[in-house]
Amino acid sequence: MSRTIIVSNRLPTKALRTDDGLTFQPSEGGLATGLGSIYRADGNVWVGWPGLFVEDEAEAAFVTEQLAADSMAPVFLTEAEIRDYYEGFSNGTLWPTFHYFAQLAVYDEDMWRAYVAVNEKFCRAVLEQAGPDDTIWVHDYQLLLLPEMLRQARPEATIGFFLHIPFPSYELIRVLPWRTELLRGMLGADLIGFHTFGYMRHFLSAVSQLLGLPNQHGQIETPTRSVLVDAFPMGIDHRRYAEAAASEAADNHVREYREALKEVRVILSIDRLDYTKGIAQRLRAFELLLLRYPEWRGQVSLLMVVVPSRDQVAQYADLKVEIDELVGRINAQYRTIAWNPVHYFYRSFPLEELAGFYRMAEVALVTPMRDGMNLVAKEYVASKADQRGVLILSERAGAARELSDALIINPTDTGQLAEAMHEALVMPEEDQVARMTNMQALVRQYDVFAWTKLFMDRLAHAKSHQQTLATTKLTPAATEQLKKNYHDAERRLLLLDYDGTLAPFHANPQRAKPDEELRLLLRALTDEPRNRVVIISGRDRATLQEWLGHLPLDFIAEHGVWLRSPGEEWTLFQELRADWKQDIRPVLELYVSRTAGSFIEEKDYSLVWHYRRADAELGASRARELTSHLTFMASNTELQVMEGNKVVEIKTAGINKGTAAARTVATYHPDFILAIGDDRTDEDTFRAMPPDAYTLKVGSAPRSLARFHVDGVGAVRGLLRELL
Ligand SMILES: O=P(O)(O)OC[C@H]1O[C@H](O[C@H]2O[C@H](CO)[C@@H](O)[C@H](O)[C@H]2O)[C@H](O)[C@@H](O)[C@@H]1O
Ligand SMILES: O=c1ccn([C@@H]2O[C@H](COP(=O)(O)OP(=O)(O)O)[C@@H](O)[C@H]2O)c(=O)[nH]1
Repeated sequence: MSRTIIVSNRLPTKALRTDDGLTFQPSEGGLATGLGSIYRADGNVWVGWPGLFVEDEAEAAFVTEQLAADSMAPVFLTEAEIRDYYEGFSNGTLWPTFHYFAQLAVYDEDMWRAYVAVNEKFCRAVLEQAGPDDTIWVHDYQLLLLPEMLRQARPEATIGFFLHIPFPSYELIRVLPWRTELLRGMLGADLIGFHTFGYMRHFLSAVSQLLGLPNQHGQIETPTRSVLVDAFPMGIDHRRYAEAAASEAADNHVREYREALKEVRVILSIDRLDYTKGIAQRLRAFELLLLRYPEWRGQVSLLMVVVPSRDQVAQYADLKVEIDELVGRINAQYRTIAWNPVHYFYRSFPLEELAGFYRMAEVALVTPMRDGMNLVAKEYVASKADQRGVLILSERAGAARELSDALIINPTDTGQLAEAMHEALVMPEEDQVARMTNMQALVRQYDVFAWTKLFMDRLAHAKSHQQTLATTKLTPAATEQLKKNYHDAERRLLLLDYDGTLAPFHANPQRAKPDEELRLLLRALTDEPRNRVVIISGRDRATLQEWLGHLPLDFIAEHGVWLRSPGEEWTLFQELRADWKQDIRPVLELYVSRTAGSFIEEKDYSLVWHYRRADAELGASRARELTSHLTFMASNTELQVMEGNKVVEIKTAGINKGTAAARTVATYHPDFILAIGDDRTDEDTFRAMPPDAYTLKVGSAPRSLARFHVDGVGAVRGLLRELL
């Protein structure tokens, strides 16, 4: 049976050392509380850190045994690993960078090494648990390298990755010295999920600009596989929170709190201690509310839960001091014997007590500076059985994309925040009910189970998409068979693309000249009388002539427009017109002037706009624009627009590498065909070949009509050499 192996830094249960020995408690934090409801189904296992430094083997064995009974497998981390990997690289480098607090980020090579080593440790732990049919679901920024590590160990595995925090703009990612390693690590997954479309867009942009891999509708084609990227806003276990809020235990808590607070109205704030949560700004806004609206003094209290978190990281310790001081200042200024402005708790609470807080609070204040999602906002909504209550929500929490019926605020605007609190306190009940009803319907429907199902369905889709047009690697056995067929044949046809197949790409196409090795190789192939070697390229005939014209090669140039046999003149595939170029060229010139680094190549019967040297994102976007512009112009004409590798080409329709290659096959009658290419335009050649032809796509494992793939230019040359 196939199971899901969930992997995250922190397990949903933490082990604690107390005077009575080891005890186990639920972990705080959205990842653990959110996924806690789903992992036990179907024999699934959760691999992660149990939050404790074990002292010896016996203790480790005890913790392992206890957690195994609840489907968890612990990864034990040493104090040094927690310092460098967790507090260091994860929470001192990645967390601030990804939350737009780049000024707090540290860049430390030792911490990076620890991060790599701990990701490797997790990799070993997962491989111990995962069978070949299991699905592996990796979570969050602490484990960005893990998908690729798992991929190396298990090339066929089904791997999903979900990021729980924001993915920031490329401008922040590019600052990280380890940016490409991190992106490559994530791309080991088959499906990469984010909470919002905005985060997903930033990721795709970083992958395009830093790795040069564009995407189509979130599908990235890496040299080895295709990877799907999508947005999945995480939900909560709605029923669990609704039931907890309606429970007798919560009832009792509410009664107890009410007795203490009397008639005072409650604004609630619950977070882990974190500078991303906007806790200090929130306190200042509450202070401003009391200053601007004295009528609320004695009437309203802020009930503020701050859950201890990462307090070994300097900025977290500093924030704790700042919050303590602010609370002290506000309370000292405004408190009376009967009334406390801020009820401040620096500890965590069990679910029933939290449920009591959610139920009792008339206003919830969720005002992070940045937050991947923020589940507290959704838990508050789920807890309001009578639909009374107002949610004030930061525009920069992922949850704001969905909970648009909240009072949406900018958390740095203290004045706006104070006004929102006032507005919430005076909001008519029918308005509250209308807003809360809408939000509840959403939180109920898109709960954590729906979220998981959606992610898993998309993962299955990503996997099946990879299977379509999948090519097999040219194995040694297949190579032997190819060589045998070649040697047995009397009339061999070799159709060889040039750029990316025989010669590596160059930023300046005119520099991709054949080297000595290639010239000798082609010479040797053409020396064999049973061979007919055709260079089949999109390049103009003059360049091919200049570079390779001295060899007894056949040429198919300009994607099938021009043909030449050894020692003969160039001939046109068919009569063509080129007078259209005068209308199209000004359009391409416009795109050149709008896109720095792009340029036009003019061939006899086609025009090409190149953007290899332009900014990757701008180039891709302009290419889409130009394609639709030219397609419009080409409608009702004999012209055709083609997108290739960083090029857009316009030329006469119906002529391509495939039509030209098919004619060569039809006139030459080969009994062995080898066609090799790397580009989209080579797919036309592959399509035109008979089924027994050897068609080879260049690339590590790309999707193609070709039967096989080979890794790169080196592998192509190696194979051709073996034929000699
Ligand atoms: O494990 P800790 O270092 O104690 O931190 C707790 C968790 O904090 C982060 O939670 C995020 O996930 C939530 C659910 O998707 C989301 O609502 C919230 O916006 C995020 O900040 C962190 O991403 C987790 O890895 C931590 O376990
Ligand atoms: O005393 C507490 C306070 C909060 N939480 C939980 O911690 C999670 C916080 O998740 P959120 O997504 O809001 O932010 P994160 O802490 O993950 O950044 C929520 O599920 C809360 O119910 C908890 O378990 N105990």
